[in-house]
Amino acid sequence: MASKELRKLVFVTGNKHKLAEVQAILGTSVNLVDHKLDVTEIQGSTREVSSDKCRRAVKEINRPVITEDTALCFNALNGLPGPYIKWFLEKLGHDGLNRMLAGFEDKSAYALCTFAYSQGPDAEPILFEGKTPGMIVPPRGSTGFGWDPIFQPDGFELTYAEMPKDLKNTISHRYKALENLKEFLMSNSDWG
Ligand SMILES: O=c1nc[nH]c2c1ncn2[C@H]1C[C@H](O)[C@@H](COP(=O)(O)OP(=O)(O)OP(=O)(O)O)O1
Ligand SMILES: [Mg+2]
Repeated sequence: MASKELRKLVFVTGNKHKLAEVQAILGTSVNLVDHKLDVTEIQGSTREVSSDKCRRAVKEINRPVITEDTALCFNALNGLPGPYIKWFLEKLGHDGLNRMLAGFEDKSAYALCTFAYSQGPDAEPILFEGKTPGMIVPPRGSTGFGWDPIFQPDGFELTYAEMPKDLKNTISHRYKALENLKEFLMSNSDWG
């Protein structure tokens, strides 16, 4: 019997940095096939946005897929920008995101990653979350990936952007969510 770890799983994303991290974190434990597609994203809670994204993706692909949605949540703003961070980052940049918190003492935030797995167009997506708490800081480090330069995880003096990739990939929101997804894949024989 083929080992279930080796079955193909399609990761639908339009973000190459995300894909690279997911591949690095999963290694050979899952046979990941990437599919570049920018899926329409609705408004709602992180769970609603993630489920809907996965439903749209699985309708396109017609086989088991995973999608991932990342939120950056400012505690002073009761969780906003959350799933809308992409548009805030695009319009305001790193400095603007810092300035959003200028009127607040509390600079704490958390990165929240939600993977969604769906077995097929008629199946309800299953969600796997991972959360890393930290602080919003003036940008430091390389500017390769999104808001990495302005997020300093708790317990570290380095922003995500200043960390070696293999450190980020053992403490990140994405790593934690993938631990949960992996556990599910390994313990469920009927996926894929
Ligand atoms: O670890 C991360 N470190 C820094 N920035 C990050 C990270 N992970 C996502 N990001 C950015 C990308 C996008 O600006 C927003 C999430 O939006 P999100 O919709 O999940 O990503 P996306 O549209 O780029 O790719 P996808 O096609 O998978 O939806 O935060
Ligand atoms: Mg997106």
